[in-house]
Amino acid sequence: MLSFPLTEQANISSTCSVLCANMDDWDNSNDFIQRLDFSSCGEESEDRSVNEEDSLSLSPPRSSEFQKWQESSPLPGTPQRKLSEIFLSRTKAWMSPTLKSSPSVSKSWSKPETPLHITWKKLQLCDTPHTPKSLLSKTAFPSPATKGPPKGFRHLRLTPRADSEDSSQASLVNINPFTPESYRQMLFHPNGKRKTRGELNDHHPGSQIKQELPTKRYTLKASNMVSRYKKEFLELEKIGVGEFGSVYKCIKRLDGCVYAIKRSKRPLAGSSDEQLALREVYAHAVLGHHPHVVRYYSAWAEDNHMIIQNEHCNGGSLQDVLLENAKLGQYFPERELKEILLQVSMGLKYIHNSGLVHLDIKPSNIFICHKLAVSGSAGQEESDSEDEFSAGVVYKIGDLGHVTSITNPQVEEGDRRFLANEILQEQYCYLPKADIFALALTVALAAGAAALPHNGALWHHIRKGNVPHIPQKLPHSFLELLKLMIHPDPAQRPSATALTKHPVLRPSCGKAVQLQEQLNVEKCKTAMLERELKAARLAQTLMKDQALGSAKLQESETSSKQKSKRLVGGKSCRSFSFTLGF
Ligand SMILES: Nc1ncnc2c1ncn2[C@@H]1O[C@H](COP(=O)(O)OP(=O)(O)OP(=O)(O)O)[C@@H](O)[C@H]1O
Ligand SMILES: [Mg+2]
Repeated sequence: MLSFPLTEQANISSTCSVLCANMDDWDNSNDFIQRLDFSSCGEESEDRSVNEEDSLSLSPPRSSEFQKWQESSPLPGTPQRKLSEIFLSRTKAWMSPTLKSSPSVSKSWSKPETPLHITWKKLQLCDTPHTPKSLLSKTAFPSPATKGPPKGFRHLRLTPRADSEDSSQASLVNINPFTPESYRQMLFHPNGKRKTRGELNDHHPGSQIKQELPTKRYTLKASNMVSRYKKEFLELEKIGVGEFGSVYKCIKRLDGCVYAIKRSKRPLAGSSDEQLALREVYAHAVLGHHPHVVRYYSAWAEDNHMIIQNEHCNGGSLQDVLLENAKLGQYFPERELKEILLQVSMGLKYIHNSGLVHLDIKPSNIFICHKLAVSGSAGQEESDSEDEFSAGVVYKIGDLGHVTSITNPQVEEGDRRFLANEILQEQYCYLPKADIFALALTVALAAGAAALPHNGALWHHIRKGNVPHIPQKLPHSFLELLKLMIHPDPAQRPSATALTKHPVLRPSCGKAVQLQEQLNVEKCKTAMLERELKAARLAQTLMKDQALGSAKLQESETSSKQKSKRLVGGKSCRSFSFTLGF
């Protein structure tokens, strides 16, 4: 789905307008610098002659300079929000056929009079045939040859199809190892019903995919197409280089928003890096959206390189800020340190609760977003609902290349400087606590601690539970918390959930927790007293009953004695009366 991140919007609104140009104006804009090239999907030769002026191609601007591209915008002053609205209204209808997998999709193809066609009848987006998403959807959609759009229906294709594309490619779908099995079964079942183990051998497309996976996996090598990156994005600048790849700040030509695009440095097909790259994509795709995890938009293979399109964090990484701080001899103050710890804990809580661990928490993998002031009530609503952080800075966990499953771990050790000892010892029973360990050291660095060792005596000293020296005065409780987070016994370290409620980080929450605890103690006491009271009452009743019982017993004994006496005498009585009777 298209989305419009609020970040960076102010400075790109004019750029955005190039792409958000009112579609009614398109026919008249012959000198529109962003020329789009129409071609149909599957029926090119016949349709090409019909409307030559409809031809649109997302080729790069004539000038590669962003400035010129910006100047050429036909709607330079359009506010971003308005543009988003125009875009949303215009994209809603035509996005759905490519994204929905319901049977209604095929129905909509065969009804040219539906709002889909009225809204944007000239334009139909075709995704690249090589993205995992589109490959997946191909399996769920009828083939264009049988139930495709009517003739003359035009498609905007952002990436040309590979010539070699054939029906067999439709079954090339990766299985995401981080998806729950139950979900996978539902996904591959045409009716959305779960399948039993035996049923998985049925002959429907889903089971075929499942069976063919080991041999027909979608790999990076499978892609050799014209650069989608160049076609779809305008590169603004290189913003970072890491172990795995280079990261570029780009504008997506279609939606006019800024993204961070990460491209692997080395060719990946067949290498161990390929698995790492895929792991990052799998993790992102499964995690979805959380305010404290860098948002993922798309990924694809290009020229044997993995390309990942992520949310652009306008404050760069925490490492970038630490380097700046080091130059200036500054460090984060206590309040900000707590904010980092709290927000990253929230992201970790989300990751851990999803059954995953990050395993590479460190300053260069924590990203910063400065919230831009957005005028109008809609913006206010969003900032209220997202979180309660006052400073307008949001910290997000990124770089999911080392993510693994908690229950079925395939551990690829992260940076040794942040590595917990138990991971080095290959003890994986407390994996989430390794993230907590790394987070404590990350905060220590932000607090001004010197660079961490890769190995040696100091490395071991830290793993014995000693926080590296911090050159600023921090409250004892805070230092104690950091110490607990690097406890040699991982079981002793607090969980991410516990951190999000910790009184040091959330004093108000701490007060509530304290009161709750007091209440629980009192409740316990009351329950105990109630139990004792019940027992006492029971004992009392029993005693009473006993006393009553013995009294009755005595009474009955006495009466029975008397009776027996009377019975003896009775006879005589009776005989007496009997005698009297005669
Ligand atoms: N989403 C983003 N927003 C802004 N800047 C980013 C983003 N992603 C990456 N960067 C920049 O690019 C740098 C490298 O990114 P990233 O961590 O993803 O690459 P990497 O190759 O995995 O690096 P490493 O292995 O060293 O962690 C970051 O330190 C940061 O400066
Ligand atoms: Mg990184």
